[in-house]
Amino acid sequence: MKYAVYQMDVVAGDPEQNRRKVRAWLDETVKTNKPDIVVLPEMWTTAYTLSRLDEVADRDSEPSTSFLQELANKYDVHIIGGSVANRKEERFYNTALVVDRQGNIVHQYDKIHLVPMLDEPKYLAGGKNKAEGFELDGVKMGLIICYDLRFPELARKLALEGVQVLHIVAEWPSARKDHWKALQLARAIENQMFVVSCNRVGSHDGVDFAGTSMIVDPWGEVVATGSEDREETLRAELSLDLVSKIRKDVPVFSSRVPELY
Ligand SMILES: O=C(O)CCC(=O)C(=O)O
Repeated sequence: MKYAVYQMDVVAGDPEQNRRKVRAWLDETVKTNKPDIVVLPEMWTTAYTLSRLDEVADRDSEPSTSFLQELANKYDVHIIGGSVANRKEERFYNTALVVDRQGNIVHQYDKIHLVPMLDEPKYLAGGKNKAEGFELDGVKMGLIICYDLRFPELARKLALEGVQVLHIVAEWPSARKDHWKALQLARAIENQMFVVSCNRVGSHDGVDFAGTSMIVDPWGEVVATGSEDREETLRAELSLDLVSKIRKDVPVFSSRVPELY
């Protein structure tokens, strides 16, 4: 499974311009070594313009869903569509979207853990649905958003469901970049699964973002990583066989004794 991850610099509060950027990026990215699956960052339509959500957020995941469906179809790729600010009834959510290459919506997820350090709880409602995995090309996958990375129970729940590839879409600040790197490695090693992350670069409202998107294998080896401060594309081909091999060699899952903790 070939990946391309867009470590993007998001334009604050301008969904139209960000859609143009994503379209141009994908157009270029499929020209050489066409990926099976592409990944966008958290809040890629608006960035953290939370005080302007009335003006810039989607409503019921539109127009982002239609836009991603059109691109998936046109370029014949699965899209882990990052997340977008999204109004549902009268509340705003941080909603992640996954669209397959036929344009079917295969997964939607509202960020469960809202990040106090970026004022999310003041403006957004946390997701209330149980986190679940989804499948693309027969591979069980999971998707979490940024601050969710700090809650190992969530990734473990997905791993116990059979998830082999965990995606993390993020706007993770540089101030805590060491946590970003270490926690991704930890989630990959402890759950013996691939981690594919997509973080933004650039700055907004005095906050610098850490980039350093990563593709980590289930042994904890970093297969690809982005810079801290430049837009770029990370590419890697995942050998899914590695998951079962490592789970057999170091049988963590059968050694668990959950009734004692
Ligand atoms: O947990 C952190 O340090 C960063 C989290 C974050 O920026 C987010 O969830 O958007």
